[in-house]
Amino acid sequence: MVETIQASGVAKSYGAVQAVRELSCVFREGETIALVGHNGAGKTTLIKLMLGLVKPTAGMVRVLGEDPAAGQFEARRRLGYLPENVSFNMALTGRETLSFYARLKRVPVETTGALLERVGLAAAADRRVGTYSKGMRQRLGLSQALLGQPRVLLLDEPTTGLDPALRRSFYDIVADLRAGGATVLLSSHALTELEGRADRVVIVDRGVKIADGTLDDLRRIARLPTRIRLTLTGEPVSATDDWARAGGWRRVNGRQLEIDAEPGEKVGVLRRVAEPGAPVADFDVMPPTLDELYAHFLEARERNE
Ligand SMILES: Nc1ncnc2c1ncn2[C@@H]1O[C@H](COP(=O)(O)OP(=O)(O)OP(=O)(O)O)[C@@H](O)[C@H]1O
Repeated sequence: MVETIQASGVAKSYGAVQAVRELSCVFREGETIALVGHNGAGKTTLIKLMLGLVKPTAGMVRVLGEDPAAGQFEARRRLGYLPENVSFNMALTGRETLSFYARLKRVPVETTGALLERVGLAAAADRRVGTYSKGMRQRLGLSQALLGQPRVLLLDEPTTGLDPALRRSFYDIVADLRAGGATVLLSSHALTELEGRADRVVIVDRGVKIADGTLDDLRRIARLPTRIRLTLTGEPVSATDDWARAGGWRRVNGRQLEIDAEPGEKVGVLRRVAEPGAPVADFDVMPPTLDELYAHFLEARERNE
């Protein structure tokens, strides 16, 4: 797969604050990457380095083969950016706003109608942005980022302010972009919704990349236990007590038991669950969530400091 973004030992300091430290990564066509980290971890700074809005203090960044901080950054036209806080001229309509950005980006203004349709703003296109809800403004921001069929999309907290239905339609758009070969970098705090939607997760903490991989990679590295939850057959609690105790299960309620199985124990636990005579009506296997992995990697870094 073609590499679209390369960062090598990139650093950015604001005075004494080291916002990004010696960070290296390579992103490719068709990849959707979640960039996660606490407030102030350096996510926005990293995005700004990729946009050429700030210059690295050390190291290098290449986007679509070019240096974004160089004066002539032609690749900018193939780059879409949704800032964390979108602000528009409230007196313009949605259509006028998008046409303005289209001219700035030298994209045919005729393409804006289809984009407004795509983000669900066609009916409100001729209303002033001042009358838009937060979610509508966010969608207008997204349509602006989608101008000119970008090869790389940098989206800073894109789903903030969107209700669950709009979030879903946002991720449908992201899936289309990925299918079309775009690289999509999403910075977000909404870890739960990123599961199954991002191909890869990059965790940053105080400017340092502390984890980078698919969710499965991170699970393998973290070796966190998998939670297995059983629903018991309708027998009296006392009848299942011995079985539960022998297997190390804890009781969640009268009908359910739970265990945190280490990676090496999982298969053995499930074998016992499936044994003839086991008082089990149903079971759920819950691998560590991105939330749990995130906490794990941050704690591991704290411990090693
Ligand atoms: N223009 C600036 N001048 C001085 N310090 C800055 C500037 N921009 C960012 N910083 C500092 O750099 C660090 C990283 O900030 P950044 O905005 O990149 O974090 P973030 O991960 O995007 O945070 P959030 O999740 O809150 O948006 C913070 O300590 C921040 O205060």
